[in-house]
Amino acid sequence: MKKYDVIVIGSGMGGMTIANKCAKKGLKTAVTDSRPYGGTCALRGCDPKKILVGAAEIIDRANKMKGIGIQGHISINWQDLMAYKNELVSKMPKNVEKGYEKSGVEMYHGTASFESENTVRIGDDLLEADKIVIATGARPVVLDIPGGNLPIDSTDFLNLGKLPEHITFIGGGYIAMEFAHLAVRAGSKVTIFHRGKMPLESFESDIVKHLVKATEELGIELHLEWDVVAVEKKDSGYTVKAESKGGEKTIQTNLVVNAAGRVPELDGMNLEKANISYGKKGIDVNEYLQSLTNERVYAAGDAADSKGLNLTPVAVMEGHAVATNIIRGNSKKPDYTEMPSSVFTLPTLAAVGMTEAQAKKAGLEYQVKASSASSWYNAKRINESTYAYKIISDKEGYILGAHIIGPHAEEMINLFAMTIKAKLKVSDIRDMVYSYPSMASDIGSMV
Ligand SMILES: Cc1cc2nc3c(=O)[nH]c(=O)nc-3n(C[C@H](O)[C@H](O)[C@H](O)COP(=O)(O)OP(=O)(O)OC[C@H]3O[C@@H](n4cnc5c(N)ncnc54)[C@H](O)[C@@H]3O)c2cc1C
Ligand SMILES: NC(=O)c1ccc[n+]([C@@H]2O[C@H](COP(=O)([O-])OP(=O)(O)OC[C@H]3O[C@@H](n4cnc5c(N)ncnc54)[C@H](O)[C@@H]3O)[C@@H](O)[C@H]2O)c1
Repeated sequence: MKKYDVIVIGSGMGGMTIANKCAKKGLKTAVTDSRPYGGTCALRGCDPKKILVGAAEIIDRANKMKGIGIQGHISINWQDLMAYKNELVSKMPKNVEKGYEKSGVEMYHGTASFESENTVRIGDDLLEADKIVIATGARPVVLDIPGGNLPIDSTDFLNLGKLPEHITFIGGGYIAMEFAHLAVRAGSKVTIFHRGKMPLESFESDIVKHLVKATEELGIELHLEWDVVAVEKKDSGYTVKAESKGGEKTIQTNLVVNAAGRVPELDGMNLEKANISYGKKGIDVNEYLQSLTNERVYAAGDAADSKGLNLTPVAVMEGHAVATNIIRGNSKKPDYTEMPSSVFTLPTLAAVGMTEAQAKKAGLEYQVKASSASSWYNAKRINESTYAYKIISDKEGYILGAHIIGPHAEEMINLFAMTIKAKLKVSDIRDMVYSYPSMASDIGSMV
């Protein structure tokens, strides 16, 4: 039996932060991962996706300027783009290992499961620790429908050697919307079936409306309030059957993608043996991210049922909090006040803070400033027809929520997040001098 101060299960952004921080403080720390080190974001999520989206941006910009200064045809060479993406992504696991080596973290490769409240098995190794961290992230939900095993998942999509002619996405959340916008720019035809009234239901619906319009204008078939109920293999492709209140629909497609949500990856961990309670949203934790039922155990990132969104910067923030609580005792509560989130469609949709519905539900007195900004110079100069905002502030002038769709919304939203964090008022950011011409220079007019 090997003894450690800390064992971290999962080497994504959450786990990595904890393992390195604890080891640097002199704690004897071990880390394990069942897959190569790096986690979802770096190997099969945000980072590889954004490389592909980067290419789609060029197509989008060129298409919008066609006939007004840009001529000729450009297209994505999927194989070359994938090769470039693979080259960048493949460096990650080694870089993570180097980081662990430097910090003095002992590395294991394998699936961890609990043997008791303070012991963990990784293959033939049995490890004991004072503190054990579950940072195992999330995996795609299992589709409980006939043929539910036939669709590929987001990881497979990001490794496709060839983009098929027609792709169907099940679900209308982040993954379906982002990948659909990318696939269309790369030359595929796309259908989305989403069971909700609107895609991206956690976002401000007034802003999502603009994305729905832009999505449909791209030729993406967006079927809302349609539930996929079966998938069948047919010749070289698939048949997808969907149902709505009005009836049923069957389509033929070359590829089906499961974009129906992600759930905490806790399978086979024997959490019961370690007296660790959990639910559908992950490990039950207190405000210090400590297990409610086993005080030796902490959880962070997508695997923890915390107040945090399942996003990379939140996993990192929770990782820092867990590391501090292990090193100094429970003293650090993650601050979830501002969690900016961007959907990397083209145009990008981004949000921070409350939607109007949330402000209303919380009984707050608030005011709203919302408009399309497609006639503003920043949209006109690049011939972008989708640009809109909705800013919600309280009666004292503090921003409760900001919602933007348009060019570089993913950058703009960070300024609003900073405004909330720094407790600046609307009047402060309205009166600021911004560099010009820049997207941020529109902020004064938005608030
Ligand atoms: C396609 C896609 C795109 C995304 N894009 C964005 C984005 O643009 N921006 C953003 O903020 N977020 C994005 N996300 C979400 C983001 O990737 C996650 O929120 C983040 O990676 C969570 O980090 P984590 O450390 O909690 O878990 P992960 O990074 O998932 O790491 C968990 C690790 O634990 C390992 N593991 C699991 N079980 C075991 C076990 N029993 N034993 C050992 N190891 C185990 C896994 O192999 C994995 O490497 C995206 C997600 C996906 C799927
Ligand atoms: N840009 C980003 O930050 C980013 C990008 C990708 C993923 N992510 C993370 O990954 C998570 C998972 O993303 P996702 O897009 O898979 O899930 P999601 O939860 O965002 O959306 C999935 C949607 O699919 C619908 N659905 C489920 N089953 C269906 C069916 N049979 N037919 C029709 N619709 C169905 C659900 O109602 C749900 O609204 C996100 O919640 C987020 O945490 C983040």
